[in-house]
Amino acid sequence: MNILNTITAYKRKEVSAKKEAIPTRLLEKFPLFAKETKSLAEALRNSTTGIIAEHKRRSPSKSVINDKVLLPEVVLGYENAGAKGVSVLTDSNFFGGSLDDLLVAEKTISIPILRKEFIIDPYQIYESKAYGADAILLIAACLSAEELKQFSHLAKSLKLDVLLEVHNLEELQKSMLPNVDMIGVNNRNLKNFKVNIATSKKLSKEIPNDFVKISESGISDVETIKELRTFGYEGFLIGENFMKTENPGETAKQFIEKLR
Ligand SMILES: O=C(O)c1ccccc1NCC(=O)[C@H](O)[C@H](O)COP(=O)(O)O
Repeated sequence: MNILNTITAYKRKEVSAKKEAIPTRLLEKFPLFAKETKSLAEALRNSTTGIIAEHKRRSPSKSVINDKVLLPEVVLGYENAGAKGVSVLTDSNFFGGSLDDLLVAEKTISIPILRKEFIIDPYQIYESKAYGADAILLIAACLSAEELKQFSHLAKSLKLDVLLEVHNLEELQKSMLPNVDMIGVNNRNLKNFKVNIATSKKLSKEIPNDFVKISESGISDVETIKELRTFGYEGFLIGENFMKTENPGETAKQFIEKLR
């Protein structure tokens, strides 16, 4: 049993309680539900740096990363640094995030925002739209092929971009769907939390060019990004390397400057 099983079991209970508290028909009335979204995939395709910078207070692999810095400072710092998108972890139990974080990020910055969540129910897709996300994450390891198809279709119908995350070839094979914009290869092994960039390199040739290729997790130097670009990657999701510092925005700025 890996951590995803634990997280998704928790999510099932969480989502069922949320549906009782705020049904989907009420989410559809939230002001941000009508917001015009921005495409993260397009922003990455037209970028020379491709950085998606993540707000991440803690994680199952590292426990506390940074619970001192304030979210508005972090996300504004990321935007000013030249990040092409910001990822906001909204899970509270395992990552210390919240939907309020998403709302605050939406009010603070104007670059596309990815809601980083463990989506196991269409309700969470409506919720993402209602709280101001521009893009959602779907994790192939958490969903059946039919769910991936239905969930990505729903997201696109709500004008949300879809980043579909895979860890191996088997997951990739069920992920090449028409409503998916970006395929993210996660370098973190969720059984032992070890990160290995070779996972991105190995899977790159199997991902058709219609998808924006994103490498996720464990990226801590610009040389890795330069190398991953030669494998066709246009997006790079970085959390801990920025968040573990006192000033994540400034760290991201120095990092991105070296990529230009
Ligand atoms: O980060 C974890 O420990 C983790 C554990 C279990 C499931 C997901 C996890 N992380 C989510 C992510 O996808 C990362 O936060 C993201 O790729 C950034 O990774 P990093 O740059 O290594 O912080």
